[in-house]
Amino acid sequence: MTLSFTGLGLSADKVHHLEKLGFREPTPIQAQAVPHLLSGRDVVGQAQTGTGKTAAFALPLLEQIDPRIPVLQSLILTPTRELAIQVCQAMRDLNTDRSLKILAVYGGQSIDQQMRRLRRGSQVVVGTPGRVLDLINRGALNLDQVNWLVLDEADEMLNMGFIQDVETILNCTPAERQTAFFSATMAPTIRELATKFLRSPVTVTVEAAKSAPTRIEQRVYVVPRGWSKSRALQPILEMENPESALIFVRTRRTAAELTRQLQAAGHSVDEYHGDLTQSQRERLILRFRQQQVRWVVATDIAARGLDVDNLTHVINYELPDSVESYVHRIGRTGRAGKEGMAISLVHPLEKYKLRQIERHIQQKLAFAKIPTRAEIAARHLERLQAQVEDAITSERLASFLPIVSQLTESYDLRTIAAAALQMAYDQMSPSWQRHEIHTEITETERHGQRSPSKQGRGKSSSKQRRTIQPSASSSQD
Ligand SMILES: Nc1ncnc2c1ncn2[C@@H]1O[C@H](COP(=O)(O)OP(=O)(O)OP(=O)(O)O)[C@@H](O)[C@H]1O
Ligand SMILES: [Mg+2]
Repeated sequence: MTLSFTGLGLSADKVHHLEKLGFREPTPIQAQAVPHLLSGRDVVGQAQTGTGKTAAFALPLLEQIDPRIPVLQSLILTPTRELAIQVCQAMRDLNTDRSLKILAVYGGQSIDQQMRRLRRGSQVVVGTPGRVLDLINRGALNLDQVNWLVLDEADEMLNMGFIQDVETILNCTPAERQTAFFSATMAPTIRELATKFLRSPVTVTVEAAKSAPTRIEQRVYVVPRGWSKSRALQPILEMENPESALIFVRTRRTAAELTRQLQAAGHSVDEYHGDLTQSQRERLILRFRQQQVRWVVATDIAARGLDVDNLTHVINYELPDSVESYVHRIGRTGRAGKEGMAISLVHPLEKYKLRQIERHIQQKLAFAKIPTRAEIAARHLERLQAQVEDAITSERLASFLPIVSQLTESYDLRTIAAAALQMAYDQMSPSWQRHEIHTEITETERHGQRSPSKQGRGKSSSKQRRTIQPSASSSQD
């Protein structure tokens, strides 16, 4: 396998630019797919989430486009709007030719504005199928000269609902175009579609073992019988204290409800789903990327492709409908060689779904116990101690010494230190303090056994299950 970008056939210019972006060597999917794409072959590329599939198709594509010709030469289709924006941005970052125009087109944004921009002559368009079709029908997008077509998240794009739009779009492009499908998951049915849309494609599959599957620690918490998931989530969040987390739910309503509960408990969290306006969606993703909001409660519209730097945790508050979706959801963390934690909350009756997931990912999932109050308190103290040790070596410490001197006139040093720690401790866990009673877990509850203090637990458990709605269709365009 080639281990340098130069060896893959990319120009020296591009390689230098990649180094500046921190791309020192190609990832396995890039090493394997780029040479085929540069040689003009159609490619079906499958590699784990977060392993650089975007650059695997973007780099050879950018290398081959002629920036001097002001007509559309390349079209990339993505299943969601945010992914169109993200892939467009990634391509702009990878691009070295200023005269090349790369444009994202997607629903929820003014079509007139997109038409005006298209008139200025974009050579690369990244878009969602609905909006692309709309623009074709309005005569604003002409695909006659498209010689590069990529389906990112190909299996999702070819799912029911998308397939017809995608076929119509493909029929508007020249038959001799070069086509590539990329995704972390490729259901067997994709082969049939590849036969239909691609010309003798090369299949590039990066084996799981080669792309570090252990980057993501997967953990399952079984919600004790009679407990609601939100009650079980609270101690887990307190224990984990995620830097940044995507919490997946199945419906927009649950997203809104859970967000409200977590906000009420004092957490920095917001909701993300198809009921928001496009500008609300974009603003939230931006705030999340800039770490202005720590946690996002999202439906599956955030499951695919989204690349948020340093996302430490993915939490499946509710399991997804499909095993593929599980793979994509947890793949929002542990990207570009980093580590991540994926947590799933399940009711005892959902355990069969876990077995399906385990079979699919060929891995056993580890079960963990919901942390007790004592364990959470111990974790808080550990964090506090680490923070104190950091503060001792910080420069700002000196400005507090006069206060200490004053206080020592009346109290001894140990008392002053303990009081300061108590104040810091109280500040660090305001939500936990307030929700102390709810997070209290007895040993009996932990093992899901009957507790006389809980009323009608059997009933409330089935009630909880009934409130889980069938997956709301996500609005894509
Ligand atoms: N060769 C490389 N060296 C360093 N970082 C890279 C390299 N290639 C890609 N990356 C970075 O890795 C991250 C993940 O890349 P990308 O989003 O393309 O993953 P993906 O395989 O498409 O994942 P998903 O299946 O979730 O869509 C990005 O932030 C990207 O900038
Ligand atoms: Mg991707």
